[in-house]
Amino acid sequence: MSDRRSDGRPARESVSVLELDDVHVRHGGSHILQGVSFEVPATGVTALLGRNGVGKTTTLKAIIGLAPRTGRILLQGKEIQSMTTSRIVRGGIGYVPEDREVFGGLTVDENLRLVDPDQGVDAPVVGRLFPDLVARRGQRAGTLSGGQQQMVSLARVLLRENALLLIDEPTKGLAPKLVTEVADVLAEVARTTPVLLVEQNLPLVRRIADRVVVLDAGTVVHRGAAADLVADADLTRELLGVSMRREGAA
Ligand SMILES: Nc1ncnc2c1ncn2[C@@H]1O[C@H](COP(=O)(O)OP(=O)(O)OP(=O)(O)O)[C@@H](O)[C@H]1O
Repeated sequence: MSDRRSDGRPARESVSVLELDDVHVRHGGSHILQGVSFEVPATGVTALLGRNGVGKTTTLKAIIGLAPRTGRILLQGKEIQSMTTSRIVRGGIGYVPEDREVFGGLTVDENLRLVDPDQGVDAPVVGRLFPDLVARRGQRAGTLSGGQQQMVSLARVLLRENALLLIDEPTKGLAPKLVTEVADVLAEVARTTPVLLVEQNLPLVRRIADRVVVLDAGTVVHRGAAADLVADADLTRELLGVSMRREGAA
């Protein structure tokens, strides 16, 4: 494992909002997370990277209580590994799952009012970050594009005060223009709320992530500055099996 920063200092640059200590997840006979330990600093974007199937989504699910886990998970210094998902959410973690989970039969506004009955689409944060959703307030969410559904899913978690956001592959399957729009929103959100982001798009990681944690086969194999990893073609190929030159723009 390596902690690379261009200035040679360790990658822990601020107080952590989240800490995982020797977290294991087993599903049936499969040992999926095999002692995952890392910290998420209280500012900016931490990208959780790795090849397909290494346990990135499972790590987010373990944090939010949707996968059976052992080990210690601390949110702002408080142990949460035994809490239910609803308590963890109330405790300040917002989760945007990979499949977005919008209610297709409900309008945009109705989807948001499930979280904030008083304001829904009229909440200031929605007007500021998602003007397109305000314009589409009466449209059924099931008829929105993938990018617009991603915005609904993001807007929904932002209606609460969050100490930390977990966001799973928000740009998966989106056209390049929408990838850029989602990246812009994430960059804006991360100015006020730390984000743990699972993302395969390396140009996007380079643009908005401050640091990376790389998983392989259920363990952490690299931690460090995002810029250092993305600038190192050999390391990205070794850890992620991709070359930056083949990736699309964010
Ligand atoms: N509920 C489950 N039961 C059994 N195996 C599971 C379950 N959930 C995930 N797995 C397995 O755990 C491994 C890790 O899955 P996970 O979705 O966390 O990987 P990932 O790194 O997010 O992959 P991807 O990039 O493809 O989304 C995979 O082999 C997957 O098949």
